[in-house]
Amino acid sequence: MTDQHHHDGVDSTESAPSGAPRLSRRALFGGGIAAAAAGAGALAGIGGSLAAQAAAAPPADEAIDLSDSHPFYATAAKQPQGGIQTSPQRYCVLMTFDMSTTLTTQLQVLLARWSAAIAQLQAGKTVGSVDPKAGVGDDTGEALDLGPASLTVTVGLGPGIFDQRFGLASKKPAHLAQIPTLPSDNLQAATTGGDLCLQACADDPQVAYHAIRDLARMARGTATVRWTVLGFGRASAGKDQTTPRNLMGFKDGTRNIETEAEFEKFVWLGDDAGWMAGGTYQVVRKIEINIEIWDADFVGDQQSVFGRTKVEGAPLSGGTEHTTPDFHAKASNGDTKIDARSHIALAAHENNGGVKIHRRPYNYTDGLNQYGQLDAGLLFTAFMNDPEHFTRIQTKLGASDRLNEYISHIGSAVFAVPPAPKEGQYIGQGLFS
Ligand SMILES: C=CC1=C(C)c2cc3[nH]c(cc4nc(cc5[nH]c(cc1n2)c(C)c5CCC(=O)O)C(CCC(=O)O)=C4C)c(C)c3C=C
Ligand SMILES: [Fe+2]
Repeated sequence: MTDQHHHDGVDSTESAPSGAPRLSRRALFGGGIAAAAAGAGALAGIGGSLAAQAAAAPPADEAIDLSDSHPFYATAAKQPQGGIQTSPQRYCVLMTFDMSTTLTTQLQVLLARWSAAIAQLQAGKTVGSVDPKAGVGDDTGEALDLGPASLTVTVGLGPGIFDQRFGLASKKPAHLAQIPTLPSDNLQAATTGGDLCLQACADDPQVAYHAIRDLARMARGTATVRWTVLGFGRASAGKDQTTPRNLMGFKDGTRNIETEAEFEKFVWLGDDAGWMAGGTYQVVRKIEINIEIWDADFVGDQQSVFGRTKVEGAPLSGGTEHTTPDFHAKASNGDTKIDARSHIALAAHENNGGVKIHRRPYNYTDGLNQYGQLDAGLLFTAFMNDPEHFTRIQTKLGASDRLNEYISHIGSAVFAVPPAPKEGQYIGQGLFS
């Protein structure tokens, strides 16, 4: 953020395109009624409307069909679970759990029961009956009339599953380890860690919530809830999706892993991973965004923080949204057109030894914080074949990213995500054989 945003009221040195005096945000939104009235009057004089940027019609790929469903069971060995390469649905509920038992068989039974239940839920069915004669319902019922809504539930196993408690240390996935404390971390115990993770994504928020609620009920006596986040508005794009925007107003997901070849190279685990072949690792970060402070910054400065334009999403080195950024291109003053401390310059694979991760984040809001400010941010989730790739990128971002002035990493967790089971089997079954 620069000190540019300290201007007051009408800025007499700049003109709107029509030649009328240009009004700063403070005059319109923060400078009192008189200034705002003067602003409104001036704008009325130049066209009578505050709507400078036309709202585009939603892209065709935004049309959703709530009767769509994703199969849960694999039809071949080493097939990944849903919710990773799956085109991001509109909503996501993520919940992590701590094991409350040391009985390995109970872990096994929970994974088996979850698998059978997720297969039902993804098909748009209930988990067991909702029957007045049967007493307490197996299913909680709130998704009875809603359809599958493209639900996927992705199950992850945290490092704790492989500690001394369950006798599974010899089966520990090679790269599964707690993420070390990284620069700028502000992690809170209440939003960090977990032995198990469920990520439910769907095009209807109630379908995603219902899945997590039913599955959490099934865990009672075996695992307790550790933390949860409700995500909305996907902040990444799948193969045929238009790039969406995050809460900072920027297109997010432009340069994400997309092709099969990239998934093979950077996401899926190969045969050498044994029972995890076809699986991957998931890193989750809960990242708070100081939205009010961000909103007070000049758009030009916001652009240089990310290294991209706000409306088009083009790299500041030129071109359009999908033009490859040129991190060496210089402006006439000799500075690189993309700031070396911008988010994309620090995160790009060109500047991180070639590593890429598959990002699949969602926006979240927790209402208001204790100061009455918007409590919101990014539920950052990413999939990769080695969590060290995340650590490598975040070590640089945490140390130098200009975005750090506006964000704070308050939660963190890492999970091994086994491949999808074949029908009749369950997630993580290879662990117990
Ligand atoms: C450690 C990994 C990353 C974290 C944490 C992260 C947080 C974060 N990102 C945005 C918004 C954007 N990120 C963009 C690009 C981008 N981000 C990462 C990694 C992390 N981001 C990567 C690898 C990249 C791609 C860089 C490149 O190759 O150019 C963008 C630009 C558009 C895009 O390509 O997706 C935006 C916007 C926020 C708001 C955020 C935390 C709150
Ligand atoms: Fe990013």
